[in-house]
Amino acid sequence: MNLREKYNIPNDSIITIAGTVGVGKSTMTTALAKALNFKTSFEKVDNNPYLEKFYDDFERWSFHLQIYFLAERFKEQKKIFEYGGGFIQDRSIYEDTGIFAKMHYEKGTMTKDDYETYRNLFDAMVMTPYFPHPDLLIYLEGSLDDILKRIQIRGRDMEKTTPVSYWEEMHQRYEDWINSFNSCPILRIDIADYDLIKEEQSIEPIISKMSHSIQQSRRWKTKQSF
Ligand SMILES: Nc1ncnc2c1ncn2[C@@H]1O[C@H](COP(=O)(O)OP(=O)(O)O)[C@@H](O)[C@H]1O
Ligand SMILES: Nc1ncnc2c1ncn2[C@H]1C[C@H](O)[C@@H](COP(=O)(O)O)O1
Repeated sequence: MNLREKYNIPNDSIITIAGTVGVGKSTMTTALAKALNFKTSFEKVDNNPYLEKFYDDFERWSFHLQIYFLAERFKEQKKIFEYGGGFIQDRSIYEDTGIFAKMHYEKGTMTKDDYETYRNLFDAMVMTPYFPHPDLLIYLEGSLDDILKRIQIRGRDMEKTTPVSYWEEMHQRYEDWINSFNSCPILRIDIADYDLIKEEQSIEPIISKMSHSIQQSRRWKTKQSF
């Protein structure tokens, strides 16, 4: 019996992994997809035409980058919808607007007009049938120090040379954001409690917790539909 069957995870589930840059979302996405035999949806970092330019000059490129990510996520969302679920998604669409676009607008590196245009487009896209809420959002959290170390180890130059104050601001915003997030069920996981790199089996207790949250959320959805 595989882990998906053992823990009764519905094979049409949509599970999204959220958390700040470098916390371990891609690593978790890969490990969960392998363990559950699910498909993956990754965000577009390699061959992203705006990302490096953005880190060089936030003001000039923040709007372009948000539009690019939104278009990419919309294509991914459509794919997930057309397959009928069974996906682990690296980063939720909620973070684009709730963290990144908002932060750049509030810090003055995105204009009010650009922010409003982006928000209007985002709202229009989210209202389409391609955006079912995920069954579960797994939120990865950890200390700023551990996350900064991971950013350094991963070694993307554009991130390594970005001032620590940027990551600090983002870390705080993530904490505030998750504390008021209510668009779908959440499972919070502390990165100090597992190590998927050294111990592949540490995925199993995470799947067990996921199972509990997904069963609860499905029961709640069924009740609402009566
Ligand atoms: N459980 C872990 N223990 C130690 N290092 C980790 C763990 N998970 C991820 N990493 C490392 O941290 C860095 C960032 O991980 P990644 O999955 O790319 O983060 P994200 O997708 O959230 O930006 C990578 O170098 C990765 O190998
Ligand atoms: N919506 C976004 N705005 C700005 N930057 C973003 C957005 N989504 C992702 N990013 C950046 C942050 C990182 O440098 C890379 C990839 O993110 P990661 O958390 O490492 O998967 O893209």
